Amino acid sequence: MSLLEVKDLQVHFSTPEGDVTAVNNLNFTLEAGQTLGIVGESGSGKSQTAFSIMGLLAKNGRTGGQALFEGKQVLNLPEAELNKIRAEKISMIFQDPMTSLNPYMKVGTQLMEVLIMHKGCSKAEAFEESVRMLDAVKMPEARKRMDMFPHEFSGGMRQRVMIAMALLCRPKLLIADEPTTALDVTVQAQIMDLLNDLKRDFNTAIIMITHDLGVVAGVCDKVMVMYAGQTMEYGTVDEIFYKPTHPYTIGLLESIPRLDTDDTKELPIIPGNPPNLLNLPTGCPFQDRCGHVTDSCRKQVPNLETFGNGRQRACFWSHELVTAGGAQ
Ligand SMILES: Nc1ncnc2c1ncn2[C@@H]1O[C@H](COP(=O)(O)OP(=O)(O)OP(=O)(O)O)[C@@H](O)[C@H]1O
Repeated sequence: MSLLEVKDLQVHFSTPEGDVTAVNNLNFTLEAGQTLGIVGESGSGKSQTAFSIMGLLAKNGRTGGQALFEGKQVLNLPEAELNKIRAEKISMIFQDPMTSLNPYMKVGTQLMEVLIMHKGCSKAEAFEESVRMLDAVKMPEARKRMDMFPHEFSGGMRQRVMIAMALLCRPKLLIADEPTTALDVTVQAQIMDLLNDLKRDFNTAIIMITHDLGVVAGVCDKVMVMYAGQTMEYGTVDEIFYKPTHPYTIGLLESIPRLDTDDTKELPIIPGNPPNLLNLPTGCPFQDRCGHVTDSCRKQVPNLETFGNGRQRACFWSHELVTAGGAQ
């Protein structure tokens, strides 16, 4: 049994302008200790995928399909059951640590509260365990920091506190929604290294949500590329980076800065913008930005096909063209 098995996951929102399908038939599996990167531009449905699993959708949202965590459907669970799963089995961290931290409470008190509430620890045990966890996220002078307020920490250090808090109950799955986007590049790299270390030390599976394909290279085992709520391509990190088969993936890869290319040249960007979900074109949602568009793409949505060892792809463009044509 996989740790998480997502089958035909859909997220719909009712709006005054009509129904929005923010996530359309996603399928993926995640094993214990594995990392999945979900990548795509703003509005592609990455966060709503995570929110649906965490039971955090807005009131006008509804889900379809299944998200089986340790074999149990977690979509639409009652609030009490969700709270238990959220604290003890699946944790989430966000771009802005202050969404998880209370600005008026000392960091130590906030960490200890989690352990007292969910693990039944005594105050003394909770204190020592919180210090241990701050040490685990490489917080300098952890014991002293317990007595400080969130505003006394730098952005990167606050992010470490949030990661420590998320891992206190030793969840089996950590969902990280753009955890490094607001940080400068050096701190970003440190946080990514940290997540890699924690994954190894605690065997935590991670879903890493990011708009930056470059971020997933060093940490992910599998990658799902999303566009307009749909899977464009899904595969191992090596397949996605070295043998991309979808024009959107190739476009994203070409826009990543690389050390071995001429840095005086501007990086290509994918022209245009994602479509309005309320008014999707007939056919492939990526058609207006795709250099390989044909009549078929404008007439029908390409099926999401599974091939090889569970790889998925939704595109009419011939796969042979890619392997022969050189996008590496
Ligand atoms: N409550 C809501 N009502 C209607 N539409 C919504 C609602 N919440 C989200 N959406 C729509 O769902 C789509 C997917 O949003 P989502 O937050 O998953 O995007 P994302 O890929 O995570 O982008 P970002 O990186 O900007 O967060 C967006 O187009 C958004 O407008």
